[in-house]
Amino acid sequence: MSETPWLVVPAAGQGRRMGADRPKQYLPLAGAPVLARTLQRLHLAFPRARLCLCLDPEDGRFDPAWVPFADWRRVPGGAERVDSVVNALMAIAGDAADEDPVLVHDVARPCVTVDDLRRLHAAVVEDPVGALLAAPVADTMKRDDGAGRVRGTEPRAGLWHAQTPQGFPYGLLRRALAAAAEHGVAVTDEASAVEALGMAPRLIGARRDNLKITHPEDLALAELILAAQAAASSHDPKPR
Ligand SMILES: Nc1ccn([C@@H]2O[C@H](COP(=O)(O)OP(=O)(O)OP(=O)(O)O)[C@@H](O)[C@H]2O)c(=O)n1
Ligand SMILES: C[C@](O)(CO)[C@H](O)COP(=O)(O)O
Repeated sequence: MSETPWLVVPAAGQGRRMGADRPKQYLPLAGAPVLARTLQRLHLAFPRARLCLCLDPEDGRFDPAWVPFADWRRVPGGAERVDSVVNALMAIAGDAADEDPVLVHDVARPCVTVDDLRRLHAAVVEDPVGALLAAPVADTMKRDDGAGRVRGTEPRAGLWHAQTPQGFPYGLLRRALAAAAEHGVAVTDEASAVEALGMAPRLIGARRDNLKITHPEDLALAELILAAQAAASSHDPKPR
């Protein structure tokens, strides 16, 4: 088993909810594209990792100069996030061993800290059914009635926001995603496929500022988060 993780970064989304003039991974964040910022964070935590970057085959904006890893490959993205991840796993089939840890991280989460990345990786190396970064829900949860009014208040005890990275042994993740596809299980994150096999990945309590840039206001928030992290930490240097 290689303890240095494989990194899979799905970056083939269109950023429809962002509604910008380009996919959100190419929007500038503290002076560099979101994609470059996210890869910088991953590289700080795992400088020798092998990277699979999933990109839209028709993407004309990508610049390989943004990739700080020595060992990396470009993989075609699929129709949905899960299809992009499956393509990446297939692309490394000849090189990855079943026990190798694979961390999947959204390109849209540039604020993940080195400390959380390393804690997640340590948990994945230790745990045969994998782990994910997550944060306990902090708000009161309402369910709507489908017509803009409250139907009820949901108990929030035990609810977590799933983040990325999510990490699993290579063989387990491939098996889980293949089984989910076969049985029509909806997969919005890797853990849900593993859960569908009856396994319980570990929740690793993470910082709440591991924001997924999704809506227009998130970009300014991410910029503030990076600046605050840089001021507070020696691990995460000031954005250049
Ligand atoms: N076919 C797809 C769809 C999404 N992603 C990636 O999966 C991550 C999470 O997806 P999301 O935040 O939904 O990004 P988008 O699909 O770009 O956004 P939207 O749903 O608003 O269009 C992003 O890093 C995105 O680039 C991908 O690699 N392939
Ligand atoms: C994987 C994920 O980041 C976990 O929160 C999230 O589900 C991806 O976002 P999407 O909108 O479901 O693509």
